[in-house]
Amino acid sequence: MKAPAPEPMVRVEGLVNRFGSQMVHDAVDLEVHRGEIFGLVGESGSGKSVLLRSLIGLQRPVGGRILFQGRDIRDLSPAQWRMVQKEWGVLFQQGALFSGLTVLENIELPMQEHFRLSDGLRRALAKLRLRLVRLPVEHGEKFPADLSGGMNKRAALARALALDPEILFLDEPTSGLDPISASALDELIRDLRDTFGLTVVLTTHDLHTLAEICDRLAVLVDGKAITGTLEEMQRHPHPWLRAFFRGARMQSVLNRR
Ligand SMILES: Nc1ncnc2c1ncn2[C@@H]1O[C@H](COP(=O)(O)OP(=O)(O)OP(=O)(O)O)[C@@H](O)[C@H]1O
Repeated sequence: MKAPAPEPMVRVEGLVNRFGSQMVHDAVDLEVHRGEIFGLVGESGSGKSVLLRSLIGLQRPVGGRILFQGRDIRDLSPAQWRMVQKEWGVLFQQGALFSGLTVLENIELPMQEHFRLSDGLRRALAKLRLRLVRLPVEHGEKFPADLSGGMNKRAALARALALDPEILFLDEPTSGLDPISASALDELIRDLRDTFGLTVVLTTHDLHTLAEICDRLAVLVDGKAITGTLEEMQRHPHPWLRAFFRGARMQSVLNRR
């Protein structure tokens, strides 16, 4: 007898998001499996960020359901909601870190909100997070404005890891980075997944990120999600997918793999 399929980490069923007369998601269905790096792709305005915001409860959908480890996030009590949030690490595109706090203070903030820890232990755990993202510990005393773009992303990732999450939601993690920093960040994300078995959901326009580290993709087109591996996307007949995955830019990335 075949073993039952494991519960997906995230399941989205018939998700609808609309702003006024603008339909952004018109019944989006997808599943994110435990331990995979799942990329959300689509043209600008296709609703990648709105989907990510819906997944973490910041955007209340007009219709459909979002199940996190089998539980509908709408049914969670406030206490359960706090528990679930501890399992999430989130990195937003803009305004990742508080500018008035040092990097270490930024990383400690979620710990302060969720755990009762001594100052010394909290600081030690924050420094550990810095090491995980390969940032020199002395950078922890700096303010975000005194770090490069790439270092800021790493620091924000360290904060996303503050609560030892099971799943990371990353909104355009490599945007604004030079190619070398972007590749290094891709590698870091993959290493974190490999080392800790994290599940990662990310939005990206970065062809390298989706070709190099994503296990599966969801392409948002016509208000729906088409999901599959990169190879499946390349064979898909939808005109947008054909243009994107068989276009010259994508081909040059794939040829260099
Ligand atoms: N709070 C809001 N109120 C009204 N419209 C919104 C709101 N949030 C998003 N939208 C609209 O929803 C659409 C999808 O936006 P979203 O930011 O998800 O796109 P995206 O795919 O992430 O784009 P990009 O790749 O440019 O970041 C856009 O047309 C945007 O203007």
